[in-house]
Amino acid sequence: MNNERPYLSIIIPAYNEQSRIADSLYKVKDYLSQQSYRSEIIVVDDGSRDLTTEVVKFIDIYGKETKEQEEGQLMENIKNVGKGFSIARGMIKASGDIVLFSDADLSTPIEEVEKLLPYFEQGFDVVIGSRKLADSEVEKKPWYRDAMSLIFNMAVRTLSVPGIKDTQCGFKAYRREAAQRIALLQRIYGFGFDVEHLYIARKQGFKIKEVAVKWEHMDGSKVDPIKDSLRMFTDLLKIRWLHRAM
Ligand SMILES: Nc1nc2c(ncn2[C@@H]2O[C@H](COP(=O)(O)OP(=O)(O)O[C@H]3O[C@H](CO)[C@@H](O)[C@H](O)[C@@H]3O)[C@@H](O)[C@H]2O)c(=O)[nH]1
Repeated sequence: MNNERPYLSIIIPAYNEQSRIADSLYKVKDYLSQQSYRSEIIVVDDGSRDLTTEVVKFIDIYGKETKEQEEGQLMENIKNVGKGFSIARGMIKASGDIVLFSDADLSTPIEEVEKLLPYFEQGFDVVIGSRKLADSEVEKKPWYRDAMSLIFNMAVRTLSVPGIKDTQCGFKAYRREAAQRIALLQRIYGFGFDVEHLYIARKQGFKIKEVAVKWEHMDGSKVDPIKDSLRMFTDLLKIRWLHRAM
């Protein structure tokens, strides 16, 4: 581990998260303060129309009231572009050896990162949380989200990344070099970016591991079941075309 830079960077994409992000940031900060490694938190606000950025600034992820080994920053998109764009921005900025992104509502509790990290020592480059493995612990998912994800996953397996059971879990970790190469090649800015990341990772020869994690459905989803689902399906079709030369 290099002491000059963080071991773990955590990217949290946020869009209109004023009611959920404070709790989540306190939990993440509390968890990180108990670890022996250096870490950083990068919140990428995506043109929120509520008080998300004010809440993040108030919590002071920059570190006045945090321990020395923690650092943090807030990046702001001037308008709402999409989760994929925000994750890519955060990844390019991240300086940790391992770069994790996590949903702002902590549907997967931050402690679950301990299930992912050991795989980097085994030579994996991209280690993704999964809600679809035998040991995954998934609570409270509405039936229509289950149905949507069943159809989407069938399409993903056929068109993009066969063999991966859950491309959409918002809890994924990357070796920094892999994260940055993938982010620079990424073209999908919306929710379809997860599939594109895995597609690029395979094409670039990165080793991917899918790991069972806990996941709880939280109220207040920003995913529009019609508009975003349609966009995710068209993104699936675009991915192969966009990267045909790779
Ligand atoms: N930057 C950005 N982030 C966004 C946007 N919309 C939502 N987000 C962020 O994306 C995360 C997930 O959004 P939720 O509102 O919690 O949605 P969910 O229903 O739990 O999302 C599930 O499906 C998504 C689509 O497949 C997944 O991306 C997500 O990880 C999770 O599995 C949160 O951190 C939220 O702030 C946006 O337009 N821009």
